[in-house]
Amino acid sequence: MHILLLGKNGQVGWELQRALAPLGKLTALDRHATDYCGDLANPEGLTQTIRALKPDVIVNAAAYTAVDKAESEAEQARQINADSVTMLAREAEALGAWLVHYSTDYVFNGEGDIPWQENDVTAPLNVYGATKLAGELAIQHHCSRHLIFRTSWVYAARGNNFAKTMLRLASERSELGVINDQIGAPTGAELIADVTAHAIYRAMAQPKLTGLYHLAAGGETSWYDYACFVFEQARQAGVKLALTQLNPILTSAYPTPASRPLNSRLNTTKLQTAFGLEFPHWQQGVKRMLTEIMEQYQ
Ligand SMILES: NC(=O)C1=CN([C@@H]2O[C@H](COP(=O)(O)OP(=O)(O)OC[C@H]3O[C@@H](n4cnc5c(N)ncnc54)[C@H](OP(=O)(O)O)[C@@H]3O)[C@@H](O)[C@H]2O)C=CC1
Ligand SMILES: Cc1cn([C@H]2C[C@H](O)[C@@H](COP(=O)(O)OP(=O)(O)O[C@H]3O[C@@H](C)C(=O)[C@@H](O)[C@H]3O)O2)c(=O)[nH]c1=O
Ligand SMILES: [Mg+2]
Repeated sequence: MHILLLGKNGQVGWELQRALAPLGKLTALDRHATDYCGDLANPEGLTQTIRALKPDVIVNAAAYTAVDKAESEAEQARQINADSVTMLAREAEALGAWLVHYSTDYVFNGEGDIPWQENDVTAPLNVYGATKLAGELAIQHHCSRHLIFRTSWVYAARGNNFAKTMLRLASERSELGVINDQIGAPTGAELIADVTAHAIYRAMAQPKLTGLYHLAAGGETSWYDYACFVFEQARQAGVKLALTQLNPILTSAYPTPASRPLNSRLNTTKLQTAFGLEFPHWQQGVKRMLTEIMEQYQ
């Protein structure tokens, strides 16, 4: 099996390089790749890459993920998260290949407190969410063999994420306010990559597994409680923080260019049942990641 991985240096892409390697031949590209074009802002170049390599599976971990910046760069976000994804879907279909892709809790409007199911009505509150939804719909429309994983609050030892932002801010400031009324599950790139590899293996043998799935760690938390957990772990590891006061705040007290959903809970029953998996509690993976990066903060 030949797998083409796009976005190899992102949080999820980096872990996929490890997790996909045992499945077969892996060609992993980022936007700066030179042998083949791996730039989602260059659809012609990328089309040539796919036609030359003829992969059995395309895994797209590349995306425009700067949520606030997307509000003022809607064109760029749409090109990478929707237009180029449409092209990938068409090219995959023409080859009879699988397309594996990632989407987000931000496709939902965040109303209520019930975990979202795959077929619940989508209504994104921001440009990033709208472009990610457009990408999902294009894949479902154009490519018969696909796995789309909607995930949430991704973190990894490598890359940028909320936990690392918190550690940096807590080393600089004595007081911080963190939102306590947005609820979701921090999900590790390691878990996402391992589940992806397992799902590809299973789906290749059982094409009816094609579809959209929610992939998130177990349990739920607010950004505030997540930050508390990160600081507790850091202090236990002997990290000295400048932070002395952490304040829980409402979303309304933290204005940002992009609106964000209050309810980001994802119901993952479909994925766990279809593929025979059980997802660990979010704290388990966050602890592992913190253990890995903590020496940088000591
Ligand atoms: N991060 C999160 O909290 C969540 C992410 N997701 C989804 O999961 C997937 C993986 O996200 P994650 O790994 O966290 O994101 P990252 O931002 O860590 O990685 C995205 C990667 O895409 C690359 N990229 C951006 N533009 C292009 C381009 N034009 N051509 C090629 N590559 C490009 C980036 O490269 P560069 O560094 O050079 O910009 C980066 O390596 C995405 O689909 C995202 O929407 C879903 C829910 C939550
Ligand atoms: C830095 C900071 C953030 N916050 C809030 C803002 C926001 O609501 C929340 C998380 O901040 P972030 O900048 O990590 O948020 P954001 O980049 O929007 O995170 C999202 O990224 C995209 C790609 C996704 O798909 C989502 O699942 C989600 O992970 O914390 C505070 O309350 N206080 C702070 O000091
Ligand atoms: Mg972010």
